[in-house]
Amino acid sequence: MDIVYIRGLQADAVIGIYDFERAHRQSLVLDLELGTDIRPAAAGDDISLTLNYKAVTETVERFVKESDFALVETLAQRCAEMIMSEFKVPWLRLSLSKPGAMRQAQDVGIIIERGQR
Ligand SMILES: Nc1nc2c(c(=O)[nH]1)N=C([C@H](O)[C@@H](O)CO)CN2
Repeated sequence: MDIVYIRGLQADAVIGIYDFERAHRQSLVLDLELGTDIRPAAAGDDISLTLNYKAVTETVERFVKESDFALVETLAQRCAEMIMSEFKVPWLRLSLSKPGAMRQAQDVGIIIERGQR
């Protein structure tokens, strides 16, 4: 399986388990690895035959910005479901970071893998 990837996708959202977190938007960063077969696109040199990372990036950015959840787990799971269904992706790995969440740590977050390779 080949992979189309998107690294360091930044978007802000209302997210958090505490009341003070829900009063403002927080920065989130996503890394995505999306399973695909790049051979048809490479053979035809044709964008319509591959996973268009511009389309995925813009769709995910919009989805995250419009989201409002308590947990990063919920946002990660909903993002994964949306990407797999809208872009017909059979397998993905998604990392969701909340860099400002813990003063003691550079970064915290979650990594999930869904579907079949
Ligand atoms: N596994 C998780 N742990 C925590 C989360 C979360 O979403 N998943 N969230 C928080 C707070 O919202 C945090 O960002 C600030 O304390 C704590 N732990």
